[in-house]
Amino acid sequence: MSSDEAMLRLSGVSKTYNQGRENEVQVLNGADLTLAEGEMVALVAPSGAGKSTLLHIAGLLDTPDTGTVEIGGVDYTGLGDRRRTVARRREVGFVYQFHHLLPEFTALENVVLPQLANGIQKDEAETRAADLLARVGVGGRAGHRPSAMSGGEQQRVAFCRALANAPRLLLADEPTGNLDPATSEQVFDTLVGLVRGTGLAALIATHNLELAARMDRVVRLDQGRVVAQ
Ligand SMILES: Nc1ncnc2c1ncn2[C@@H]1O[C@H](COP(=O)(O)OP(=O)(O)OP(=O)(O)O)[C@@H](O)[C@H]1O
Repeated sequence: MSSDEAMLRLSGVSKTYNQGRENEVQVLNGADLTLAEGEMVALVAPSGAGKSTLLHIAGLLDTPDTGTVEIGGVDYTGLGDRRRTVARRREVGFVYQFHHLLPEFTALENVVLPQLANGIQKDEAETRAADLLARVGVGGRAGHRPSAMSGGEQQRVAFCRALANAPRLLLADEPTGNLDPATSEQVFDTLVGLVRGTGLAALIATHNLELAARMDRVVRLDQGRVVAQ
């Protein structure tokens, strides 16, 4: 891929939810968004404006009614579920407001498992997991289960899991929304530190305008379109 090629390109993306004829909600209406290699973009919007819908479509978890979704120069529009699942596993890392770590596995295992699912050998997966955990300051917690870790530590492990397969694109939905303000800031900085320098593009939905301002660019959703803030 050439360096000027987009990591994520959404073109003319529209999405309407139908819950009966009287109950149509048009959430996205011709949304365009391009993220370059290494670019970190904040997505801000009022509740219900469609942030999660946009992230799910960008991450190949959902399909648009019209428009196209390209990741790393590949157009995934119209591909079947299997191809999209494989692509999602390789190309996209997700972080949510709640960590969603597997409770019966240790921090290390939580970062190893997605790599095994992607065909990486166990030794290599463990080395990479340990390295990622050390980089976000939880190397000493690698053998702990999520329940034995603080909220901030759990979220750091979730970041490592999202990056475990070295994706091209990181999508985060309120990644620090569940943490107190001071922890939120530290954990957000950890995420930025982890992403910077990797070439990974990141789209981070947040209600926190101070944290959003630390990104390269801030966009918002306005009547189903993406506009510059
Ligand atoms: N599966 C669905 N079926 C019907 N309507 C839906 C569905 N998912 C979302 N919606 C509606 O679409 C709109 C956008 O939802 P979405 O979750 O994308 O918003 P959001 O900006 O992420 O909100 P929040 O910040 O509160 O999470 C809302 O009005 C929501 O009720």
